[in-house]
Amino acid sequence: AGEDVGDAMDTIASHYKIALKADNPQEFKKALEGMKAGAQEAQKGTPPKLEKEPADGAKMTDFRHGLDILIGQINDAEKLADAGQFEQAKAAAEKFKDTRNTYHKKYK
Ligand code: HEM
Repeated sequence: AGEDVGDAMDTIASHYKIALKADNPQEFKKALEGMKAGAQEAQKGTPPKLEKEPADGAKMTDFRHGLDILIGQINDAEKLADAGQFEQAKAAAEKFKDTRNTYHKKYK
């Protein structure tokens, strides 16, 4: 029901590509905001693999939690960019892949 997780993932992915290539904090932060919006949209949806799971069951709860982890990592990277630590912010953004890979293994 609700949002299409695949569409939300495409939104996350297109902004992530821009974030990783960004050469200034403004462009980087704008892309992170786009990623965050995509993650919030994804949280409103149900992955095809979980369609038979109860909306508040353990798997759906863990799916949404995984997106909260990603949102937290995005916020941390934004804070680094705000603090003038752009290289560290970019390195932090590379680490989003760990979260992606962990949750894709489970639910993609
Ligand atoms: C940097 C982070 C991430 C990126 C770039 C990313 C990217 C993608 C892409 C490109 C797809 C294929 C979309 C399509 O079917 O058109 C996808 C699918 C999916 N992703 Fe992610 N993802 C990320 C993080 C996550 C996280 C944290 C979760 C769960 C907590 C997640 C759950 C899923 C699921 C369930 C699908 C399958 C959707 C479907 O088949 O409709 N992803 N992701």
